[in-house]
Amino acid sequence: MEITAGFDLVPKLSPSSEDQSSWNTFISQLRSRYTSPNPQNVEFKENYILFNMKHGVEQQQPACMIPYAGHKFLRFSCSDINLKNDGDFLFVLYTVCGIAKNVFGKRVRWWRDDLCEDGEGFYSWEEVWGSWRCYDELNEPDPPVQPQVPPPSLFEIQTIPFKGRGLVATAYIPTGTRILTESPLFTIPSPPIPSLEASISKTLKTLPEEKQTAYHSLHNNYPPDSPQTPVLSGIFKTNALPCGYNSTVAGIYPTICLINHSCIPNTHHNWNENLEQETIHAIRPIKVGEELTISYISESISQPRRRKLKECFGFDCQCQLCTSTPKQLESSDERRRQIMELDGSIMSDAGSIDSNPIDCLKDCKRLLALLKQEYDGSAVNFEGGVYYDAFRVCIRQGDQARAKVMVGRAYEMRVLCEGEDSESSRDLKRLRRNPTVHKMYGLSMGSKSEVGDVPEGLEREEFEKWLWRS
Ligand SMILES: C[S@@+](CC[C@H](N)C(=O)[O-])C[C@H]1O[C@@H](n2cnc3c(N)ncnc32)[C@H](O)[C@@H]1O
Repeated sequence: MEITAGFDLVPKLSPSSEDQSSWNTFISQLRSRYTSPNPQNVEFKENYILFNMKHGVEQQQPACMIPYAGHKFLRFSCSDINLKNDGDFLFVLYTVCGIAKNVFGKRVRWWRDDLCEDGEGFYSWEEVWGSWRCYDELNEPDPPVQPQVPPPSLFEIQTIPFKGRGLVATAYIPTGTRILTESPLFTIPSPPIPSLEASISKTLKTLPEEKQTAYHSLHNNYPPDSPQTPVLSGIFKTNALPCGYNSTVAGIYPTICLINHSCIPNTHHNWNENLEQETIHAIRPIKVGEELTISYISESISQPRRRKLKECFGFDCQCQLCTSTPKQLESSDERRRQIMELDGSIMSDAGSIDSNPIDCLKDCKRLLALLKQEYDGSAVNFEGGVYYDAFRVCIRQGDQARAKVMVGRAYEMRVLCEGEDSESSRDLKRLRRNPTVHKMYGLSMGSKSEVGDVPEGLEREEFEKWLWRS
């Protein structure tokens, strides 16, 4: 059996002197490891180190190179490794990867194409070939380090009636725009630990003064003399956002924590593991002067939702939905009741998707229609999840054609909410490339089709009929 394996560096290095200095450490450790005697036949060329193993077949270039300019590097890999005969190549890959891990820690992502979990690495081969090509620009000086000019801001801080400060759009923001990325001032385990106050105090002392000031400038929704919730804990509880879905760690951000809640938000917040930053994306077009909002809680009907916001966050929600007329609120509650019911039935169907795939797909279609009505076009996050459920129904049946379309839509929606560089966008992209790598592929083969069976040239309506047919 022949495999391709290697490692990617995520995120890639910038041309900054700090990043290049870490890269120089890596290069000098490689030099010490691979100077003569040199059993692996490693050559130190003018601009890169060449490991004479195998050659990248597709682009006719040696794949196993490490450039001296760190910002050019995306991947070190070797293709067509015969597991029986090419043990030496694999050993070199492991060794170089181990040295890289010493310097760059979890930025280094090891992968093997025969193992589904880590698939074919983080970057696409097009991106990687592009990076390899620029190793050959031998005597070209490195690009000058650009001063960090922040892009023009898409928002400003304003006072919002009944909500304190908030962020307001200063330009038209199209759907999918990455409005903001921000590193946490600090992170702390969540739910809060008993010694929260002491723990925050200790953490703050390790931070530079401007970060401490930024923390103290955040809103505290608890009375400042509250014995149960002293000031530092009050600020934390008012502002902390979990670092990822179901994460036990929460972060505090100087700007993102100024974004108010809405039960129909126009942006999506996400912890991007690769950037180690929180991102904010527009999930519908946002007009100049509109407030940017996120959702602090998972969706539900008005009464429990408002109770939860009051109990957990201490405020009476003044969002567009909560301040709408009783009639509008009632209609919204009715739709949300149906949404939760359908969602629950699809989820509980997970074990029996196989026994009732037709009903499951019908539920998905109905759920998409309800989400459109309720969220006024800003439900891409939920819709993406529904398309992913529909994908699982199809791929379980061996129906690759419909599965590919479903996962393609799930991917596009995830990119709108999180960008291409989020972990789940990458996972979905991999599934879109080859739906059969999903662990549920073909568990029943009740509706087998090939990827090439996706019909071409159909009008939108006809295509949807094909996609959702029973
Ligand atoms: C994370 S802070 C948001 C920024 C805050 N408005 C400020 O002035 O710094 C959360 C606090 O903002 C206010 N807030 C956020 N969303 C709100 C909403 N939908 N209705 C009323 N108040 C809200 C509440 O006081 C809440 O405790």
